[in-house]
Amino acid sequence: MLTEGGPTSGGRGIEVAGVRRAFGDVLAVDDISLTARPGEVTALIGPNGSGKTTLLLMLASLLVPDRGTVRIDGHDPVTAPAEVRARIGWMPDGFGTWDALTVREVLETIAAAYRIPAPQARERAEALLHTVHLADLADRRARVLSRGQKQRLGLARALVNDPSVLLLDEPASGLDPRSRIELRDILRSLAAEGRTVLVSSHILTELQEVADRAVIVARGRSIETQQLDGEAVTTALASWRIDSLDPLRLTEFLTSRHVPAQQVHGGMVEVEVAGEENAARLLTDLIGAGVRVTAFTPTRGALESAYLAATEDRQ
Ligand SMILES: Nc1ncnc2c1ncn2[C@@H]1O[C@H](COP(=O)(O)OP(=O)(O)OP(=O)(O)O)[C@@H](O)[C@H]1O
Repeated sequence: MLTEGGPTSGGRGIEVAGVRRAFGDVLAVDDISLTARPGEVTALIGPNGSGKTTLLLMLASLLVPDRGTVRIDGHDPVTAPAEVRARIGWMPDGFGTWDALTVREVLETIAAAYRIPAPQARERAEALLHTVHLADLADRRARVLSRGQKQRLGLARALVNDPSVLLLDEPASGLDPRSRIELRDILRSLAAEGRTVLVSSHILTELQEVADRAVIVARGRSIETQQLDGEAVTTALASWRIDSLDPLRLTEFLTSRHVPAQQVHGGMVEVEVAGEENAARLLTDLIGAGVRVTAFTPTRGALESAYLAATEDRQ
């Protein structure tokens, strides 16, 4: 917890309805609607150029929509930008830092910009350094930080004003697996404190494990919302790879069961099965029929299948 009271309580999160924004004849955001709730991590997923950054800029009150409505904890970024900025933490995609300052000084400088008195600013910086695991590097110059460490400093900067709503544009880009896991844990605990966390990426696997809900966007339109836990995912169609020492028997068995299978190579096939329950049953039956299975692994999760289907004709 960053401050005694935590993030602004009673937040309503992010509500976006029918938002559109063009730059000349480029329609960056055509029609996006979404809801991101307090206490949850919501992923904004879409291919390059699908309008994610443009949308986040509108949420952060840095760009005015041509059409539609945005509410941040009930406030309109167009008519009440000060209220919105007081509530949001904004981590842009690729940000500069003051290279000559130390990590601690960067945070204290941001705190001063929010007019937080010096003693509290020091305390806030100290707490944030622990939150993002940079306490050991507090007195290093920002310029010597690695990419992952800079990303974490960027996250700490976004948290200085103790925001109830976090807008993070591609925070995991360029991070190694360990740093991604650390980032995931930090985002989860920020949501657990009651904050609304909206995080964008064009790489599905970066967000699949951290997000409670995913909004898929393509060509400036929100086209699908997926709940990432519960029944929706456990019953959705997903791909599984089966390796076997008996490729012929495997294919015959799948054909007899009318399971559509695609030969990958050698004894390896890929099948599409709806839900984990059915996948487990298929594996049991295969073994029961004497097919020597050496591996049965998911290759594409439900979210990835939904993403591919949703963006197929649109890019
Ligand atoms: N200021 C601008 N002027 C003109 N076109 C712009 C401007 N900003 C964005 N665009 C265009 O709008 C579209 C959406 O861009 P945006 O940066 O929002 O996408 P994105 O989903 O964030 O992409 P990425 O994943 O690559 O960061 C792109 O075609 C982009 O070239």
